[in-house]
Amino acid sequence: MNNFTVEATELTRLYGGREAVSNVSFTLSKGQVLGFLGPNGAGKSTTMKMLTGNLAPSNGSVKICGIDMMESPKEAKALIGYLPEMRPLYKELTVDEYLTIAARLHRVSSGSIKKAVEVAKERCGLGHMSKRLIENLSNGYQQRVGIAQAIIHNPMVVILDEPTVGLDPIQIRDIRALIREVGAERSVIISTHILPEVEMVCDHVQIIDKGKLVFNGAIDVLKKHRIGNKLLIGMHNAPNTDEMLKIAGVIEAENVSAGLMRVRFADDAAPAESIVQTAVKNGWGLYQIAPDQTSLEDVFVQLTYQEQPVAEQTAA
Ligand SMILES: Nc1ncnc2c1ncn2[C@@H]1O[C@H](COP(=O)(O)OP(=O)(O)OP(=O)(O)O)[C@@H](O)[C@H]1O
Repeated sequence: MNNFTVEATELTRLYGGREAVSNVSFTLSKGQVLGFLGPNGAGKSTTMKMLTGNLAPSNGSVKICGIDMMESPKEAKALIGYLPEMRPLYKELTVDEYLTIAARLHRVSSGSIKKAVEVAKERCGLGHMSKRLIENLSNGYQQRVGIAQAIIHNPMVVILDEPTVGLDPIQIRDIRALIREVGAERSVIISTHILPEVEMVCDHVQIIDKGKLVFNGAIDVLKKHRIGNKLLIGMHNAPNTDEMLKIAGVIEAENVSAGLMRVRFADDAAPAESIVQTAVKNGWGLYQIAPDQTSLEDVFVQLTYQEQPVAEQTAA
């Protein structure tokens, strides 16, 4: 018996003979927040629907806390809270009425419903909105109601499709804090297009492209891709790139703009000190030397451009 909260094994979904999701496998444990990234149409929503038992896979299986979704859907679904891309809100109800129905649907025992509604409202910052009609709430507050219904039964796995879309910066901060809080004791999967969000709230990342996982690993591994091995060097009397290439460890040098050079160094090299010494010795007028971070967007583009899927990667 393992401790996985989610086990997806070789999940595949065909639409009209075309694979929208192809052979996706991964596991999630208690205390993990997984960010699910991918371009439009990559297969994120399709995967989430299979994980939550809302769509049958053409092949493969899903287990939630060891319970097979196909064999025991009721039991497996009871362990999941789900906020789909399109929020399933009954706008003519008040927040309290809606959350009470959500608690019943999630089989919270009748004696515990009141308390469950209070706790979910409290966690989502909805305490002062109890009697408001959902249709009169702002987009951000409606999103909070959507998240409240997903956590009302205190599920082991919370799956949120684009949870911060349409929220203002303060609401985004609050919702991210809530995701981290829930993720500390449960498992959370969020899909998002917002790359920095993944760095802020997730400890694990998956990138899906054309239905295939192209990255599956710890956030540290993604950050490593990001920081890379480049330096940006500003000099008042910049030499030509050949001079820079003479420094041990430097394997590439390019002029970015007047006086600004980008150098790439070998994985096992740390040439910054030699560059500073050489610059001083030769009077290059060094005024800046700093790591050159690849933007997360660039990392994402690089990864989704790869031809072959990458196997599970772990932090070194
Ligand atoms: N019901 C359907 N019938 C046919 N094709 C579908 C259906 N649902 C999704 N697809 C196709 O499957 C692929 C994956 O779609 P999916 O909605 O899972 O992507 P996504 O990553 O969630 O995209 P987005 O970020 O735009 O929501 C797309 O090519 C889409 O057109």
